[in-house]
Amino acid sequence: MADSAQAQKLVYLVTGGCGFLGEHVVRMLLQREPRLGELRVFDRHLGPWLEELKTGPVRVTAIQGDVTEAHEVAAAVAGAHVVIHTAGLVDVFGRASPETIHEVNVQGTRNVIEACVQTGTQFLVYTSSMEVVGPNTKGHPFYRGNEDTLYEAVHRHPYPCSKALAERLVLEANGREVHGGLPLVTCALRPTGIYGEGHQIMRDFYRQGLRLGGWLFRAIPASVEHGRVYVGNVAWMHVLAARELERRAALMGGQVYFCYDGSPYKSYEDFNMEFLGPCGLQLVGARPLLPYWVLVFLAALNALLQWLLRPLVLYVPLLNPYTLAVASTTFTVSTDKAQRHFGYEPLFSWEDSRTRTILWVQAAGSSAQ
Ligand SMILES: NC(=O)C1=CN([C@@H]2O[C@H](COP(=O)(O)OP(=O)(O)OC[C@H]3O[C@@H](n4cnc5c(N)ncnc54)[C@H](O)[C@@H]3O)[C@@H](O)[C@H]2O)C=CC1
Ligand SMILES: C[C@H](CCCC(C)(C)O)[C@H]1CC[C@H]2[C@@H]3[C@H](O)CC4=CC(=O)CC[C@]4(C)[C@H]3CC[C@]12C
Repeated sequence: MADSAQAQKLVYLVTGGCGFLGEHVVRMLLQREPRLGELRVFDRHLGPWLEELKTGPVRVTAIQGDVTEAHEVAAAVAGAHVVIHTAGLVDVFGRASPETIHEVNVQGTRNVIEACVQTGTQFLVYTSSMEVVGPNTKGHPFYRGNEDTLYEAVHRHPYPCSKALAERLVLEANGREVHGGLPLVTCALRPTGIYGEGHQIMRDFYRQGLRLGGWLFRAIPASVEHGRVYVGNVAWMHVLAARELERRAALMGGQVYFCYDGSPYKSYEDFNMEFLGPCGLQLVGARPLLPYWVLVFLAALNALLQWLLRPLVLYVPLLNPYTLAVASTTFTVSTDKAQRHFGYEPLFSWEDSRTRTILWVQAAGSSAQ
């Protein structure tokens, strides 16, 4: 990636490239990265949509693999200039065991770092999460915070614990010498709750609302603000960070950036209604219909049932003590660090993000996908 080789075409690897965010990163790279020569898409489950991308001018290589298998990761990374590591096990519902979450999110990330070091790949962008910071177990609000805001980040749940450990590995790896003698340059991007085309929880809420005759029932007070960011802007931020890591290595190396855009600050449910409302659903109640202690009780009951039923059946309700804590604790970011460090501006306005999401919810809700 030297200046003398302006015309050099670059090889990018996207791990988790067939996931919700990963697919947007892959498509964004193809649309917006002029130096892209080859795009490797690494995922445990490859999407059929990749086939259509193979007919374009950029070579797209689909690699079915597991980030927990060091040799598979090393083979995929070899010869890549840049790695965008978004693969992860996103599970706050108790589907997977804590050990599996740790294995994929922490050991998987370790494997990616080691592969970069062994094969000489110099640039690594990691998809971290707001969950690395909070909400913490004490339910402290994080109100319009930025990357420097002091906050007591204390976690017990396996998902935020694993993301925090993995992020630390990535940041500590910055500056390590890779094969060939150059330094590894890393950074971590921390999205808040991502929404947009492909957001399965949004689709599930829509279908649930349709089943209930068009009604959803407020569970969380409207005053609790929850940070949200549009998937297209998160993808754009990854592409831009990956592009600028070389030129601004000294500034960006070892840094974390919250992902942000112009999406409004609202409660989780009121925000969802920005899309579900135009699709015909209504949120019942200006205040939560059930007192908070009832929700706490139901969440605990769900956790108990999940544990009791585990030998027989996997019971995975949306409501559990952790999701209730996240949904009912204010967590919003207000920062311009990505703009200052690498010139990030959201690619999609709030109006565009909203329209695109509504169109997707309408299509996804009525189809059987
Ligand atoms: N969805 C959200 O609101 C947020 C997500 N994130 C992070 O963004 C990243 C992407 O998340 P989503 O797209 O929402 O999740 P997703 O589940 O849609 O995508 C994750 C992808 O990783 C792949 N994957 C999982 N385990 C793998 C393994 N062992 N080897 C190879 N590939 C594997 C999956 O097959 C999937 O395609 C994750 O690292 C997550 O922690 C961060 C903040 C918010
Ligand atoms: C499922 C929750 C909403 C249901 C609450 C109920 C049952 C009371 O109506 C979701 C509320 C907040 C979500 C999380 C948040 O957006 C932050 C996240 C970041 C990540 O890195 C992964 C996903 C998630 C943990 C996200 C998961 C769903 C919620 C808990």
